[in-house]
Amino acid sequence: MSEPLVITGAAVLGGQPRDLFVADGVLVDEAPAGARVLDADGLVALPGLVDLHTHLREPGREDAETVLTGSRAAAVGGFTAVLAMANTSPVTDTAEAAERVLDLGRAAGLVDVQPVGAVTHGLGGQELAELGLMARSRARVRVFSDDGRCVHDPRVMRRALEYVRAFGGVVSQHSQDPDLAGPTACCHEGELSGRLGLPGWPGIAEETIVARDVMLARHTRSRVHVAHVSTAGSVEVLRWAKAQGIDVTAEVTPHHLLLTTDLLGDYDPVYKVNPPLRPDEDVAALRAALADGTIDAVATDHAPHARHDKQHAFADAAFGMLGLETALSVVSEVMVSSGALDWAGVARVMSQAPARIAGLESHGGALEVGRPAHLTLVDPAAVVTVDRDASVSLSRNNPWHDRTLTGAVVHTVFGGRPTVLDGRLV
Ligand SMILES: NC(=O)N[C@@H](CC(=O)O)C(=O)O
Ligand SMILES: [Zn+2]
Ligand SMILES: [Zn+2]
Repeated sequence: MSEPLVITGAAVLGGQPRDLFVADGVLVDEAPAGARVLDADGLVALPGLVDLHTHLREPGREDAETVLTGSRAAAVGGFTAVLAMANTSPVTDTAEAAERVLDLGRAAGLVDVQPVGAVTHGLGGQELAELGLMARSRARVRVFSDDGRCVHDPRVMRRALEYVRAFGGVVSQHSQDPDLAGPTACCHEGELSGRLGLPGWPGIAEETIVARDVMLARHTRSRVHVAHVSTAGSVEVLRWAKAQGIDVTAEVTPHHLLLTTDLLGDYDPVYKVNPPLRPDEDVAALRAALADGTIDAVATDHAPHARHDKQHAFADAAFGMLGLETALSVVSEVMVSSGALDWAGVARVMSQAPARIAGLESHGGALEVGRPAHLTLVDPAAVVTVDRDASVSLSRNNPWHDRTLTGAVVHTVFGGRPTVLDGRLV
């Protein structure tokens, strides 16, 4: 078991500074004997961050990331749990595959690695994967996603929603109609895609799937989660659906909260991501929706890629960017510095809501006595300049390189054990 811990003077969820006590991996109400003291004067204590959307690349692409290296990046980013997407090779579409990812996460021992199960066999979009067996496995899979691909066939989506309802599962959808955004689509469709000569990926290709899926969720009385929302139109649909009482949740990535289409002018493939970066109007709508709860959570969509998959002409490069290590700083910069969210709000969108959506009962919460001691200590005043070469990820496709951001993770405590102290892995 972990060594007892006293964390002094932390502003808990941004409130009054107080001391936190940890013994046997849980929060307790008085200082345990022989405790190690962690000075948290000036720091904000948050419940450990939970990422609903991480790509770890193991099995299959261990040159880009492994469960261990991705867990390191997660811990440095203040995360204590991550949901590992199913688009590995082989795909996580069986109970055995899910248990393997779970076990690799336990062996790494830095965060809870919760496998996401594929919705369809091999992400093929046709035949449902072993949803029930994955749910009943040791991995207790609750989140199902074909992420990287959209569950496009409405009958398959309907059946998946009906199926997961029985065990309180959720389908996390990569909303991209492949007919509206063709196979080469890689740039927000607009004036710029025309000027750059890049195939357009129109917002409507996302919005029509979001609209369809909220209606399927209503019809099946099941639960849908919209991954990486990127347009103002999707926000409108979500706002309407929530007002109807439809069981829908949504996430936005840090990059869609700050980066825009304008960055594509130099054809730098580090900015190639799915869904694509969007214009200012969409970014503004996403920020407002996160602040007012229409979008429930921030999720990184951490998508590491080996150099040889990224260093191509824009049209040929892989989609995706790193996100775990920088997520909290980006949210602090975009949402806290502007006053759109306070630290309790950050706890909500980066820990409590994602834990609830994923059914991770030991995460989230509000740092109450008796709860597992998963926590993140943040310096709200730290000014950091991101250096891609300082990353603990195996990959370097970091769109934040050389950017200066305010607010940074200082310490991470996972199950009572510090995994990161002063920004460094223990
Ligand atoms: N976001 C991305 O651009 N890429 C993701 C897949 C996905 O999230 O759709 C990946 O697996 O690389
Ligand atoms: Zn996706
Ligand atoms: Zn993804």
